[in-house]
Amino acid sequence: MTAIQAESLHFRQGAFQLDDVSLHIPTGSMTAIIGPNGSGKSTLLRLVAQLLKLESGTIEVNQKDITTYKRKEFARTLAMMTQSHDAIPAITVAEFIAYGQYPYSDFGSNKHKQTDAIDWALQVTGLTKWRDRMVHTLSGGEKQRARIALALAQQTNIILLDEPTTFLDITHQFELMNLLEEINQTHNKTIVMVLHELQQAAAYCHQLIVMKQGRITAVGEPEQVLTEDLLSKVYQLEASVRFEQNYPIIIPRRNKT
Ligand SMILES: Nc1ncnc2c1ncn2[C@@H]1O[C@H](COP(=O)(O)OP(=O)(O)OP(=O)(O)O)[C@@H](O)[C@H]1O
Repeated sequence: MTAIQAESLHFRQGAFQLDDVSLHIPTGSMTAIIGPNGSGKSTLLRLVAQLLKLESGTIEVNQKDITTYKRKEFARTLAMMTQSHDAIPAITVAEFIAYGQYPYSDFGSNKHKQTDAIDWALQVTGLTKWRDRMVHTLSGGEKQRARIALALAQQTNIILLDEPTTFLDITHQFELMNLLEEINQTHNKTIVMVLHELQQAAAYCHQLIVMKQGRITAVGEPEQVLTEDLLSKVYQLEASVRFEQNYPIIIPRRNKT
């Protein structure tokens, strides 16, 4: 089964061009989009989430062209956690997460189901004990969890995340990756995320998609994709790479003076 299928995407913004990009995301998989700054990773994710409008090409989500979805129907199918650092209004954690239920607001007064979804999102992200705290009093990592909980409360089978581990310390980065892995495995959600941290991308994801200058230059399993040749060509980094227990050990070659 295919969660996301994109064919021949083209999109321009300023001097940047996304050029003939195609991708295939299997249902139930965990995928990382990696690549240097400005290579088009967020743009690609935003096109899939319909936050940007394609110039040409097609994107299907669950075998259906994204342009044929009604807005709330799409929001019940795919959730996206953006890189947004917008100020969050003065509301509690539970109230914030309840926004994730907006695509179900046409479904009458089924308050029970809505409350269940919010409780579940709080519980999965370990935020139940802080449900009545004001969001702006949470730490950066806790806020990141709340934003993931909001996406979970949307009860979609596909979740996109743009740099979910940014601003987190190493412990919280791994905690978050473990959480996403659990959501993927236990709750069978398809997860696609932009990541800069190559170790985490390789250790946790089934598939890596590598972007450079608006194009996809490699796709595949981490050990096949993350090679010395790729680091040199895509990141201009001369380094040795070996894998230990799914983790890539990347050692840059430094010129000795
Ligand atoms: N609204 C805009 N107008 C003009 N150019 C834009 C706009 N938004 C993004 N860009 C440019 O498009 C290119 C791709 O941006 P994008 O955010 O997709 O890259 P990225 O790979 O996610 O980068 P990063 O790793 O730095 O977050 C960049 O050169 C960026 O400056």
